[in-house]
Amino acid sequence: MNDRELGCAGGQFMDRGRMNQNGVVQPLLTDLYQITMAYAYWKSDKTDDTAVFDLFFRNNPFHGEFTIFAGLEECLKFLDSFHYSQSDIEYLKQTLPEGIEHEFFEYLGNLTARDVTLYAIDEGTVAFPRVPIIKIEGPLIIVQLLETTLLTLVNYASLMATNAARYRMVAGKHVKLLEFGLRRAQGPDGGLSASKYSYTGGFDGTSNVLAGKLFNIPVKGTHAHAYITSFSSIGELKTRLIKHKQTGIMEDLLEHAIKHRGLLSHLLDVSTEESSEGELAAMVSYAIAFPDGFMALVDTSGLLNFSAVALALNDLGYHALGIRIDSGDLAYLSCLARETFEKVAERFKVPWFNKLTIVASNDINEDTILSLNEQGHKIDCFGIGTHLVTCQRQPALGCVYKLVEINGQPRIKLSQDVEKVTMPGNKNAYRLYSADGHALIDLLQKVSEPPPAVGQKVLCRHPFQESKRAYVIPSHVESLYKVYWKAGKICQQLPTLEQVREKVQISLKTLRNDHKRTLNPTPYKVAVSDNLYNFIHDLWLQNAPIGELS
Ligand SMILES: Nc1ncnc2c1ncn2[C@@H]1O[C@H](COP(=O)(O)OP(=O)(O)OP(=O)(O)O)[C@@H](O)[C@H]1O
Ligand SMILES: O=P(O)(O)OC[C@H]1O[C@H](OP(=O)(O)OP(=O)(O)O)[C@H](O)[C@@H]1O
Ligand SMILES: O=C(O)c1cccnc1
Ligand SMILES: [Mg+2]
Repeated sequence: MNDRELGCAGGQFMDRGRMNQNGVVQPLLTDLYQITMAYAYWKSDKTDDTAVFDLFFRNNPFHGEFTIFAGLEECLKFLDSFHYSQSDIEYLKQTLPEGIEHEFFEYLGNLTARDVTLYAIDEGTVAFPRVPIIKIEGPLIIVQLLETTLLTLVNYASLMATNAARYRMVAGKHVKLLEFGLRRAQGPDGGLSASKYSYTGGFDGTSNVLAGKLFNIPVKGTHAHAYITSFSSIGELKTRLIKHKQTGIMEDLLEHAIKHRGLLSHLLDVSTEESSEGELAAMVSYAIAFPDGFMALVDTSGLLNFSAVALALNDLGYHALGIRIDSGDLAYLSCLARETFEKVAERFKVPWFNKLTIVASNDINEDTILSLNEQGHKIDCFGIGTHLVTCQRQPALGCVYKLVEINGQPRIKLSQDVEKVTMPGNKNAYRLYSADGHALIDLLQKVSEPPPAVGQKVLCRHPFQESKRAYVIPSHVESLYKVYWKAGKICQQLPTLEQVREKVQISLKTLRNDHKRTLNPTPYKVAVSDNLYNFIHDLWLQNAPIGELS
């Protein structure tokens, strides 16, 4: 059994260093039609044909005007390991229609991605509709066979990173964001990808322990309601003792908590009868388990018990961390909690109480955060699951993979819908910047054209609307493509996940705020050179059939 097969059998992700990949990512993770087309190409003697494909999306997700490109490293690992195993070939022999010639399976068995060249925008960069994020060239059959797998590796990764980046933008940079979505994700693989790419997009950590281990992402968490409801009275506490942090003397934490509870009940104007004994017992026991990391889930009535236990810990030399609120009005309750902590800080001379962390969770989405910001809140950290990982607002990014050139000849796909007409030919992409460092426009050109130059006027044309054009004098020109894979090798030093995460924020800073706002953002301009414009439209005319009226 080879490594890849082991990867699949032994759990979906293998943990064997940098080049390891999710074991399900393999050549058969594709649509059947790629392999049947490969056979038909092979039968029609197209094994020596070379092709160029563009991988791009037509619309930004979430009613936004930008997309974060993610998933590149996984695409490169896929190319690196691309090879049909003996068992893959056996399976295909049984599965493809009868009559497939034996030599085709031999041909498949020897295929690798050695003759493929992959160009891409850097992972973590902002990307825009119709500008290919990946351009791939090589033998037609093999580049065709890569389509579905590359799309599945890029689509969700980019959607997720974009979603996370949007949450980061609305939350602001000082609020912590934790991904809590594994239980709601699209299966185990979706859950791992969600944790990874939400970190890329700007989250601070995840509750997903395996993602922490595999991707070196900070893992964080509180506790569930079950922990509170598992206790119904203080009589159930089997231990109440905890070592004083400094003196090492064992003391009764419950006794300290009950004493403070009495005093707090006056200060906070909450009667001790209103707060549950089971909850107090649960908090005491959790504090004994984690005296230096005490973070408790509080419902509406839980602030009294939490404060009592936190003060009890303080008597014994420990500082609690904070609370999580998971129901009710999160704006109101967070303000009430902060007010309570401030009162306690003052009355008990514990200034650090002012700084206790307030985590909020419960069906949070971009709009909830915007609304909470508008109302005013005291939340330091959001725990976000369902809406984030399922990308509920838009569950798919529509990246496509289109043939643009074959044997040096351009190809155009026509459609009644102008948006769907492809940009033919082998192209380069440039980002032109203004003097203040903002990205102005992305420009596609034929590869044969010289790149735009700083300080020189470039005519930028709308790809389909003749009258829409503008001169741009760039202060900086960025060539967007790098060769990432050539001659069987990854040709760039790959950034760490941390570096990709930083790249996202750096790249977003180059975008003007009006492109990033949540409501009616201004579309970012994507243009073609005059030369490419004429080329597209000549080819369009050549390929469009002429109708007849009678
Ligand atoms: N101040 C607020 N402004 C806007 N939305 C809020 C505010 N507070 C809470 N929400 C959101 O309102 C929704 C409340 O949901 P729901 O009524 O199901 O929860 P709940 O009854 O408070 O709690 P539980 O999940 O325990 O039933 C959640 O999506 C939450 O994120
Ligand atoms: O709401 P999400 O954004 O998905 O965040 C994760 C949620 O998962 C947990 O509870 P769960 O939803 O399992 O149960 P509950 O709603 O009954 O608390 C947790 O308390 C959060 O509320
Ligand atoms: O750690 C938490 O608080 C957590 C983890 C997953 C889902 N909800 C909450
Ligand atoms: Mg819930």
